[in-house]
Amino acid sequence: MVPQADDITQSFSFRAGRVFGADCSTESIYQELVQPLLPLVWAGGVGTLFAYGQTGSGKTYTVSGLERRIAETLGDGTLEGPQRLHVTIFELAGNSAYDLLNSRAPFSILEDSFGDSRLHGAQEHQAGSSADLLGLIERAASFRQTAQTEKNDGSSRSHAICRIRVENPSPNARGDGLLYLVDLAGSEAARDIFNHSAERMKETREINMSLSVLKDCIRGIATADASPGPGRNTKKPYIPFRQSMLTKVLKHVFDPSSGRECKTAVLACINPSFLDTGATKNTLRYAEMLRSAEATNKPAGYNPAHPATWGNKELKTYIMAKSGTPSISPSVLAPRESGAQLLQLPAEQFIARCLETEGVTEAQAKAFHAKFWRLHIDSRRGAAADLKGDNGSAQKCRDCSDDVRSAKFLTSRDPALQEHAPPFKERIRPGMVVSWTPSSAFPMRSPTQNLAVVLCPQNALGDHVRDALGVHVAQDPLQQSIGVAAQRYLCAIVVPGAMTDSFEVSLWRQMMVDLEQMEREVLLEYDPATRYYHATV
Ligand SMILES: Nc1ncnc2c1ncn2[C@@H]1O[C@H](COP(=O)(O)OP(=O)(O)OP(=O)(O)O)[C@@H](O)[C@H]1O
Repeated sequence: MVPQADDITQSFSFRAGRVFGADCSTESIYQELVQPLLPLVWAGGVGTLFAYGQTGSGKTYTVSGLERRIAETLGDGTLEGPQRLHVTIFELAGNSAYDLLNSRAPFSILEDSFGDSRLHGAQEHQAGSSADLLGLIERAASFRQTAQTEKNDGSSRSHAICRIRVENPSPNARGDGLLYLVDLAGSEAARDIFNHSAERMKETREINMSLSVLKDCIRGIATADASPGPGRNTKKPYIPFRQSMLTKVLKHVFDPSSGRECKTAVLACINPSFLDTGATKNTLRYAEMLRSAEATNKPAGYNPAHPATWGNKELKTYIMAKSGTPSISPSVLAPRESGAQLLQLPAEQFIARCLETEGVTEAQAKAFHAKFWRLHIDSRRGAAADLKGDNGSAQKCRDCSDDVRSAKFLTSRDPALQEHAPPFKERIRPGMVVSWTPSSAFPMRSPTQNLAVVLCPQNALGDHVRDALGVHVAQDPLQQSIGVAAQRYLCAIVVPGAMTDSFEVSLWRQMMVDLEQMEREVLLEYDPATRYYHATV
């Protein structure tokens, strides 16, 4: 096969940040492209290097050399500080992820509440020195799958990703730095896969598919970058990073709302061969798009509505003001932590720290934990809406009017409640949430706390109403005979949700609850992001 006449008779120009010719060493690529990422990662940012290009163009050769050089720098003590390194190396093939440091064990990739990708089930190894890092890189390389292609005898048939997490235990640190080194599988032209087996064809299709989503994302950020500034009625481009495993892992590169400082270096590899002119043009076109998009996110500055941007001072002020009565001691709950660091603290430790303040109950500690997290989730949701731009707001309006989203309707608190209101038993109303004591025979009884939402008084029920156990509840001979109305209420049971300290209203699980059985009003707040209710402090 020969290239199209157009490809070889025309000349094309592409802009690149830097061109490395055949006589350039890996060391010079390291110095110019990769070394500048390291101080950022060391300080808590996200650095990414990915090598992109057709099969056989030298991606694995170059990335492996760079990985070795990075291992030397990160582990040799040149960068000062108490930072600790943790390494995960994995491979993405089709829609599966395999741990190259754990005998290719499969694992899943999930997105956490910070919008970061979590490698759920992949092993992370601590590396105390350059030698440790190099050992891990060599070990992973031996597990990588290769096959012969038309252009490369040892072609990588998957995307390989080395992720180095730089943990910074110092007070008030920005969070952990992340360095992603990505060696993408090479694309193959249709004419080169003619002799492939059915299995190899499928593999090539999957590689091409994920590379095509990557291209869509590159196109998306290039368009976003070129679009006019805020205030103009422009449609924000759609960046489909959830469409492939690869772009999910590289989400931070494409998602300006991530709020983390990110820098990306892209190495576009080409075969300087006349037969590969078409593939070369394609690679350079995308490299140019990425260059114009300048894939760099600035760190999110302090925002009172975004706990992940708070320093220790702002966090302490929030704890003091919003943790209920008595106030949880800020210096015990967050002696040095930033907002991002406290959000990363496991729930049990958060609650245990709260309980160190005298007079704080477990219920208060749990409710404050839920409140702090809800604020964080709401801030993430806001950022996502900003990213969607006008599209997002239109969607928001369609889904839910502003009135419905208004905070006053997200809580079970009576909006008309006065300061000196009568005891709750004198103001039972539909929608009130109560804690109650079911009889020991009640099959849905919870061993901890039983909650129910009041629906209506018994005397408002029709003749044929039955409760969740099938018992006919509309007529109560006892109440009718003593003439007591509205001493029993039809209620919907509140059940625990899947998240810690969250609840769901099981609207169709209805029970009659006696006023006598009701203990106190409990205020619940609805969180549209998780679709759960949480107890209010
Ligand atoms: N700069 C270089 N100097 C010497 N040899 C090189 C260089 N770059 C690549 N090679 C050699 O070219 C061959 C193909 O390189 P490599 O496997 O890195 O390509 P690739 O782009 O990763 O391919 P694929 O996408 O198929 O995995 C290898 O044998 C490699 O050793």
